[in-house]
Amino acid sequence: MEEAGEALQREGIKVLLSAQSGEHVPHCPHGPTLLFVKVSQGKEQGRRFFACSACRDRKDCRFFQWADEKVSQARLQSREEYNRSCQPPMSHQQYMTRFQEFVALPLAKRRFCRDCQQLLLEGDWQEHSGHRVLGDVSISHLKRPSQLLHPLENKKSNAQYLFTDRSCSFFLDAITRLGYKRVLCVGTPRLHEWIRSKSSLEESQRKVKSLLLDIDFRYSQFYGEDEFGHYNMFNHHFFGGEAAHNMCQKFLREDGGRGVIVVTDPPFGGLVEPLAFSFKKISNMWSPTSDPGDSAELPMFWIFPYFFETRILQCFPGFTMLDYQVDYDNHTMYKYGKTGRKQSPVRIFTNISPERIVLPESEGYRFCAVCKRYVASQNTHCDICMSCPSKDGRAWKHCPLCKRCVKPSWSHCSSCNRCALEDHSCGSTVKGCFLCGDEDHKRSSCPRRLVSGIHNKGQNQSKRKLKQCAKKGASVPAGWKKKKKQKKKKVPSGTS
Ligand SMILES: C[S@@+](CC[C@H](N)C(=O)[O-])C[C@H]1O[C@@H](n2cnc3c(N)ncnc32)[C@H](O)[C@@H]1O
Ligand SMILES: [Zn+2]
Ligand SMILES: [Zn+2]
Ligand SMILES: [Zn+2]
Ligand SMILES: [Zn+2]
Ligand SMILES: [Zn+2]
Ligand SMILES: [Zn+2]
Repeated sequence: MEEAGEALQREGIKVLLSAQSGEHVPHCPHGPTLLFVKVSQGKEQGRRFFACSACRDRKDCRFFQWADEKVSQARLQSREEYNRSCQPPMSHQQYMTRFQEFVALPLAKRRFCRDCQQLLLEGDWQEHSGHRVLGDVSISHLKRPSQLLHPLENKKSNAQYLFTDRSCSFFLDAITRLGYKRVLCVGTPRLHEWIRSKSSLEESQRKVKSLLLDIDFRYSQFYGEDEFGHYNMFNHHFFGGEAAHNMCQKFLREDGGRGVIVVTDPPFGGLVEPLAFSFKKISNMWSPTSDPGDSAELPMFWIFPYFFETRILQCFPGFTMLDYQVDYDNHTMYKYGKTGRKQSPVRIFTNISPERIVLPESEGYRFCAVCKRYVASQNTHCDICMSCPSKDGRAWKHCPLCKRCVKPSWSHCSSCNRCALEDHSCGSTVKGCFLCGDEDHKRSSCPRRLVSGIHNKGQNQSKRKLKQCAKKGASVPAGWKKKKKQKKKKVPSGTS
């Protein structure tokens, strides 16, 4: 576990995961911060510093502290107060009590404030008059909160992209075929609700249980403490403290640890190393039985773009990338087939033997008997490379000079002595992405392009606005005002 984050980065900002020791790590509103250092040509440059694990834009979390800085008691105290003030306005238990009351209301009285993203009880109506309020919130609405809640969406890398029904259905199918009975959904709220609603229709032996961990606390309004945990996957922090941690551990260890799988779909702009570090901690929480033949690793599906393959495999050498293209409802680029602008670059990384994961033939996937895995229809087996080489789903071609298969758009350049895009700048030593060094994409399509330093703008900004709104009660956060016309919509009668 020590290796994660180390020696992976030669330029930019490196996160020092193993150098951190519990006691001295300062906290921001998002839990323990991470230790960073600037690196150039593989060497540390300057002082180490602590910064937020979850927000990569300093506007979203302003925390900053030099590692060797002395912090006064007064500052520590005000920091603690500030951190407390940033937590959700109600406890998970309070949200649950409200939920019970809400469900008991007749349909006509069940309202949801779209501006504050909050289920309203009769006593709240006044406060939300003038807000965009949705009436007649049905039980089926409550079963699919990801459709009721506004996705915390922005064009930067930390957006909440929700699976299409096609992807959800594929995941649940694969999970049941593999014989799993429990799914720990880390940052997959739509899959969580899909599993719960499909499973409620099944007989008890075929039921699959799900527990959601996500930083989006709005979900505490809909799920009990045994169904949702407010969690930060970049520092393995449970906002609900030990009780929440124990609840998750119990879930993982049920039935002697058998039959459980983790499915995670982190924000794409996130750093791979801290994520891997957290997933290893989740794996440590799980205690496998000592049955011979049991795999000693917690089974996992990590959903991430294919160009992170090298980095993920550096952290988890036993993982394989599957050809399945995961797609999203609210992402025009990452859509399946012809409905999106291009094929989705998002794949599944897993420690389950790929041979066992059947990809749908109806979508053109086929089994390669040599590679012993399902591959995309155009991913033809290369007898020289002895693999089905395509990463992006297109047919790759073998270059005898490079002795490997390359993208169809590349051709061999004799001056560079390698395959490259037709219009590459000849003689340039920068092979792939100028920002992250990966050879699979250019700077223009680098998921980190919009990330400034270690921070990025993201959902936390929207969250803060939400929290501010919840605290102020009636005020509408600026970010939620964008649909001005709709805002003027009539509030259901009865809201005084
Ligand atoms: C790319 S979306 C994945 C959603 C998934 N495709 C679904 O439909 O269920 C990323 C998810 O991770 C959550 N998330 C973002 N940052 C997080 C963090 N630091 N810790 C835990 N969850 C986080 C978001 O709230 C969001 O639900
Ligand atoms: Zn923070
Ligand atoms: Zn409101
Ligand atoms: Zn093959
Ligand atoms: Zn080849
Ligand atoms: Zn070549
Ligand atoms: Zn060239």
